[in-house]
Amino acid sequence: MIITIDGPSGAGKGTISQLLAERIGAELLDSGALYRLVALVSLRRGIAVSDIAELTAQARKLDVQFLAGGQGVQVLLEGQDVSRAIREEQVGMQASQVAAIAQVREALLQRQRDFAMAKNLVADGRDMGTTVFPDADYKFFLTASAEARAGRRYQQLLGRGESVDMDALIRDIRDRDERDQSRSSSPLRPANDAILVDSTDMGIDQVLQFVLDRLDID
Ligand SMILES: Nc1ncnc2c1ncn2[C@@H]1O[C@H](COP(=O)(O)OP(=O)(O)OP(=O)(O)O)[C@@H](O)[C@H]1O
Ligand SMILES: Nc1ccn([C@@H]2O[C@H](COP(=O)(O)O)[C@@H](O)[C@H]2O)c(=O)n1
Repeated sequence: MIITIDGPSGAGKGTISQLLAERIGAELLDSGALYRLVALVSLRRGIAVSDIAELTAQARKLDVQFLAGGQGVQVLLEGQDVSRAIREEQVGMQASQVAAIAQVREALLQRQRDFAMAKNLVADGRDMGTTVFPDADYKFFLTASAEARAGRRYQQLLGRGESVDMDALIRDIRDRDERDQSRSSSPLRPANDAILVDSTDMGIDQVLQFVLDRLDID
């Protein structure tokens, strides 16, 4: 069984996907982490976003491991733990630029589809239901207002002890939405057969229950 959860930044996809995967005993694909890894490599090695050939080569040969553990999934790049580094705001912004390159998306496609070897899979991203797993059993499109999403991100960053500026967060979220929705290759949009969930006024437990209620499982 494949369940896809797509939607814009900060909508709660990662949180719901992880809880759902734990609840139903499924593997988790955090596809955003792959784009973040390519972004991290590009920032660390000084590869410009305009250098499509080099970024595509890096995406193709990414040496990544996802290790499931008690505190979520640990992400290793060439054996080094980069779980925190890839979550930085700067890396997220770079990821949304890298993700607009069709060749980079193509280079990461099979790697994502390989996750379907698992008996059950929850796949979190922007194009899981439209491009990567168009035949998924269940598709959800999770969204919330930009203000609600920025507010959640604000709390998340404060919790990590990072300094935050709410206006800058709203701007970043809108920029990222715009870039994700307007790119020509696999733009962010709900699949025709996706179930829409607007979580602006819903708590995490409510969203999880909404999703669980729509699955035909014991
Ligand atoms: N329904 C909700 N109500 C309140 N807070 C939420 C809700 N869903 C998620 N959050 C919180 O919002 C923050 C962002 O959630 P999360 O990282 O899951 O979003 P995301 O859609 O995966 O974002 P991104 O695509 O940028 O990785 C987290 O701190 C999470 O705990
Ligand atoms: N399937 C996907 C997943 C992610 N992206 C892009 O990567 C950026 C980072 O993703 P997060 O979910 O970890 O925030 C995101 O802003 C997207 O631009 C994508 O294009 N497709």
